[in-house]
Amino acid sequence: MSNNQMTSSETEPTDDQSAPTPGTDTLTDSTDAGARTITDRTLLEARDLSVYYGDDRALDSVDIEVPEKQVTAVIGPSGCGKSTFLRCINRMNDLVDTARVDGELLFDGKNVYDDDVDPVALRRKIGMVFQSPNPFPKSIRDNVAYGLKVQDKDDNVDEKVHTALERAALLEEVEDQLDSSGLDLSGGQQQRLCIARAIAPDPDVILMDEPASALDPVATSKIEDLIEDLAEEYTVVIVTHNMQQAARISDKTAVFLTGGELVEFDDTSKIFENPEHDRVEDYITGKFG
Ligand SMILES: Nc1ncnc2c1ncn2[C@@H]1O[C@H](COP(=O)(O)OP(=O)(O)OP(=O)(O)O)[C@@H](O)[C@H]1O
Repeated sequence: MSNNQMTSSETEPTDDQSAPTPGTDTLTDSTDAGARTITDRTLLEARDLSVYYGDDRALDSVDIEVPEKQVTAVIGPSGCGKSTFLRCINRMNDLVDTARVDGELLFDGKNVYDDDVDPVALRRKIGMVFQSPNPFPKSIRDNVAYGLKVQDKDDNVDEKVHTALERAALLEEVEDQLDSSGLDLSGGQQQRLCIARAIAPDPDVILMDEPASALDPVATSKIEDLIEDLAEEYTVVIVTHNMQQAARISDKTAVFLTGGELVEFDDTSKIFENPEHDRVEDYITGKFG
């Protein structure tokens, strides 16, 4: 397997980048999910970011600053570049032969497209959860431990597996069956297992590409609750087709429209209640898309 073919859930513990920058505003958000401290420190920043597949442009000069330890939703009509943007963040687009990236994507101030950045190391810090649950054909324990073991971080594996399953709100349901196959779980449980696998090595960022779209309403609700909780520890960027979901769980919302243009990015309440752009309002109110 080449470096670039490793999955993004193969992540490892990283330096602590979670300390707020002195002088940043600190707000207290009292949501149903409980009080959590929100800083406006930027962790991810795109500057004039464009992506092409061959000659076709999928992202058009995107500028955005994604704050740490918040949930940022990425919404927009089909084909507007949401997944392309998400996959730029941890260089998953490197895996597409025809893809070309212009501009910068800064992660904690460092351009991830600099020559000296190892995409595999990057993906350890920026984990990813996909649309369809994709556990390995291994036991529940081995699924979660996988990311730790492949990085030789196998001290205290059981404790780390336990913690990750707990953080992924799955522990209670599987505590007595850690040696059973991950494939025997329900779809919703499988997706939480994949989330546990992604967070076991304690990355800084979790990217989620429509993580609940294959799930029933009850499983979706559990994932939504979990995502809100995850933002206490991680920066979450989630692509969703479901505008109600974006409104429910995100702090910030980025609206992409046709042509890969980021039309508006703001607090989720502002986007859904009083957007600046008519095109965003038309999209939000279902006039197109
Ligand atoms: N691997 C690829 N090769 C060529 N073109 C691609 C590839 N992936 C995406 N595209 C094109 O880039 C554009 C943006 O696609 P992308 O999947 O990022 O959009 P999206 O907003 O996530 O769409 P959807 O909501 O339907 O998943 C589309 O025109 C798509 O056809």
